[in-house]
Amino acid sequence: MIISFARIGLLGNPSDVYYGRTISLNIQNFWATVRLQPSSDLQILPHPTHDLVQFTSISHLVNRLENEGYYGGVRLLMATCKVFKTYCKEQGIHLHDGNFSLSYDTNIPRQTGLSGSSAIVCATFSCLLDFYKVRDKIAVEIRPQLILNAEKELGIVAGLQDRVAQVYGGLLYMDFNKESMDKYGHGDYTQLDTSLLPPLYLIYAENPSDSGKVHSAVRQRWLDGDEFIVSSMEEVANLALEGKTALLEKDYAKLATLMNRNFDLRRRMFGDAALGSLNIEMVEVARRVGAASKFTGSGGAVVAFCPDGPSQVELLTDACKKAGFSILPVKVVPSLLNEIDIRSQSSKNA
Ligand SMILES: Nc1ncnc2c1ncn2[C@@H]1O[C@H](COP(=O)(O)OP(=O)(O)O)[C@@H](O)[C@H]1O
Ligand SMILES: O=C(O)[C@H]1O[C@H](OP(=O)(O)O)[C@H](O)[C@@H](O)[C@@H]1O
Ligand SMILES: [Mg+2]
Repeated sequence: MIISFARIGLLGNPSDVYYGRTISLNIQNFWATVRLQPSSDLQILPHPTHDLVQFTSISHLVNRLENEGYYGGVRLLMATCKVFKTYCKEQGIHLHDGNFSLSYDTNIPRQTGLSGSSAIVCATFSCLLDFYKVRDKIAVEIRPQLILNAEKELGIVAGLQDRVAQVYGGLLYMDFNKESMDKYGHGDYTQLDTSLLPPLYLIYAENPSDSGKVHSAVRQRWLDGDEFIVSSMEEVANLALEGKTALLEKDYAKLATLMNRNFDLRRRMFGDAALGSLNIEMVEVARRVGAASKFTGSGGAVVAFCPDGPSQVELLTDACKKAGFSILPVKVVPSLLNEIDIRSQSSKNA
């Protein structure tokens, strides 16, 4: 069984979708698991609740579709297999003839910008690497793009930061500059010491939103060369660059300013209707007690930092409880790379 953890976009998201930069961390608070078992036929097993096809009534069915949409994880598992096989074929990587069954589980709050989707894909991808014994043949820096391709295959607009955090683990600075992306097919990824982080808090609510839908209008405007979106996205990318220095210098007042600016820019670009009032309220609850706050992903969860320390954390906890939001101290995942993964890196990054 392979485990893949949720992630928090700390600074710079969503500029990863636009040749920008981000700082992201992989967190132990939530995870998805995928189990691969050798079998005679290739089977993708639906999850008993996430891929529900049996309902108590038609109202139950409608309610479920309204809250969580039509899709569960099965399509993610299938798309991962397709992308994996296609890539191996293109690269001349031999795969043995054995079959397998795949099943998954997840406790990552669904569609809350904690990267529940790519956790499922990432864990599936890792299962396939091990089943076919090709971990040494697919370089670690290429994997996030293949994991992203599985979601692209499904028409989900998404970026690389989730997958990089989930493949590497720990705290990462990522630079998705166009030159590197075009030349190598991946960005420049640097693991940072997780002890540079101050205590962070995760605020979330049961309020699924489809990251693909949230992103599509802004993505189209960016593709059309909309000056406001292009320049705002560059500004968002610069927050990660400044944030890297702030973290290295442990300048947490600066970190707080950058986090707040990140959300303010997102709000201007996406607009309140696309972000959703509950999501905006989560950010504002934190700000009302003086905490810095921003979305972890495209919406549904917020990362908060209390520059004034424990007394402010208490205020934040009370405010969240009153507002009906869950709050947790963030636990960072250490680096996930093993010896084979490290050796698989190309000389550019090694
Ligand atoms: N918890 C989950 N269980 C099953 N499938 C999920 C789950 N979360 C996401 N998915 C699948 O991934 C797709 C994209 O989800 P997305 O909006 O990116 O969520 P997230 O913010 O968690 O990554 C969904 O439409 C669904 O098919
Ligand atoms: O908008 C964002 O910050 C991120 O949105 C997606 O992540 P999700 O967890 O699905 O909300 C996307 O995949 C990321 O690349 C974006 O940075
Ligand atoms: Mg997602």
